[in-house]
Amino acid sequence: MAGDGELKLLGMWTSAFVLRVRFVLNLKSLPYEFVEENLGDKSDLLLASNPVNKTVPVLLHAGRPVNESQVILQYIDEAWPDRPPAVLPSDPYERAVARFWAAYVDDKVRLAWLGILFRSETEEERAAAVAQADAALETLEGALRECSGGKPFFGGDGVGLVDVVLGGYLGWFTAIKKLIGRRMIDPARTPALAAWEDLFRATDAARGVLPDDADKMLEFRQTALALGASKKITL
Ligand SMILES: N[C@@H](CCC(=O)N[C@@H](CS)C(=O)NCC(=O)O)C(=O)O
Repeated sequence: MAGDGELKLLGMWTSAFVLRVRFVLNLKSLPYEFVEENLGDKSDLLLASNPVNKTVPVLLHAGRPVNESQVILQYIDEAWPDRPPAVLPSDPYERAVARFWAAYVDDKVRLAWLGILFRSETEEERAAAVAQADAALETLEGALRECSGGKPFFGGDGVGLVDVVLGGYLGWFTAIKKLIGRRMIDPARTPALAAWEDLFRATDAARGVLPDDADKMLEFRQTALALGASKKITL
């Protein structure tokens, strides 16, 4: 059944976790229906499909749910082996390295992003979260140089796992620049990553789905803060 059947993605336009799945579906030219969820009033389909975490994204493949964004990315690669490009490298060691850095992004960059936008109550707390982001991005600058072998993407010549995982945050980086007046990926601090960002934004995978309206993102942030305060979502 791998590779057959219709695809439906339960998601949300701002979500870094959802966007990475959209990038990969776009990369592989896999048609899918996108269903925008309202996290303040989750659909019965979302609650039934992801009863454990109740989060987006959920990918429904011929009606069967796959949960957790990084699991979904790897599922898509495995279910459509004949649909290039592969998101994970074919070499097991390189695959392990890519998974390590993808997990690093979801640990360190995610925590800093949450800190800057959703969890800091004072200027000092926000400054600490910005410093956390700087440290993580400087580490990723080194990872990019190492993984890419001098090529433009973490995946080498083309977009791979770490590219789509980090790329999902770029919309929020635009919003953060508007909020605090400072670039997250700054050519002065991380030149390789800054060149990567420009190239990634211009890929067919990202164009059209990566949000770029900072004001709309910041409006959404207010809604999310209210949902977090009323414990409807976890922030
Ligand atoms: N580890 C999950 C994280 C997904 C996640 O946190 N999704 C958020 C939207 S960005 C969500 O659905 N939140 C709803 C909630 O917390 O109830 C993944 O990678 O899929």
